[in-house]
Amino acid sequence: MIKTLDLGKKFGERVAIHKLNLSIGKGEVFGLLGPNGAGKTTFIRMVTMLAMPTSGKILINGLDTTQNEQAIKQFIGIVPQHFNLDPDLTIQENLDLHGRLHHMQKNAREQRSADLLEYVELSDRKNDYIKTLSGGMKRRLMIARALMHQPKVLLLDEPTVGLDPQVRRRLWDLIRRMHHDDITVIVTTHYIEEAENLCNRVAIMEKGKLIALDKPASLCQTIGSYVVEWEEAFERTYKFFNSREEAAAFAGGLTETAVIRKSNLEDVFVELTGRKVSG
Ligand SMILES: Nc1ncnc2c1ncn2[C@@H]1O[C@H](COP(=O)(O)OP(=O)(O)OP(=O)(O)O)[C@@H](O)[C@H]1O
Repeated sequence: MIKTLDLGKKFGERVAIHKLNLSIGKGEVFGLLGPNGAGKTTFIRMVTMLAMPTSGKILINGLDTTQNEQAIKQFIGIVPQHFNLDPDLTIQENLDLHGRLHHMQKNAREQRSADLLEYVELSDRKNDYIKTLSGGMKRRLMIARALMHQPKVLLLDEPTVGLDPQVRRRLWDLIRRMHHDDITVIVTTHYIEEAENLCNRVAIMEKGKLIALDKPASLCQTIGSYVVEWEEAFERTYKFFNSREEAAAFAGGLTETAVIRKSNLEDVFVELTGRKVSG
């Protein structure tokens, strides 16, 4: 569905994306993970044609983004990092406006917005103005708006920043439903737990480069599926093992109290980069 070929983006001398080669399949929920400045937003901006590559290319459904802007716009939807709903319009009017911008007929707009408001559980608020909504409701509405013209690809840039854990989990459920509906979802996030829970595959980026790409569980296997964690001279220490038995045997030999647990994506990140991703 989406392919990047030696994709690069420079801002002056600063390299934001360096020779990125990715292939994202239809219906896949694909996570882009990385610390501030890794290049996640730049990647999303190029896929949505808000920014142009300085080298390489992006193919969406076989079409080059630099040459087929109008056609591609019809089958991508974007939920940007910052709220950009029209505060002077109601929920319903925000959806309707988006439909009109995509040349949808009145009947189709009415039917689609009714279905989507049901989907994101906002039907009972459809005549409310944006300023009366909570952050989580605004985010759900932005997802509904991005889906109005029935895109095949949905890009979500940090969709759950600033939301409380319950709302975050409801949004995850919504994204899982899209996977079920065969929509390709690309989601950028700082929250490793989010990527681990949601994504079929995860790309870890750092300073514009891809440093790992696989299913979350497979990434964990590469460092060892079990970890022994203990404190030594005020420092948390970690050692990875392929089986619980090996981990338990090692922990048994320690004088300090140790925890044995399954490894997670955060461990992968720290092992690969020697640095933590902040939440
Ligand atoms: N318009 C711009 N002009 C100059 N440099 C830019 C511009 N946009 C991004 N950059 C640089 O490109 C690099 C990647 O930035 P980008 O915003 O894509 O990272 P990110 O992974 O989305 O970070 P964050 O998690 O903070 O949103 C950074 O070094 C950033 O300073």
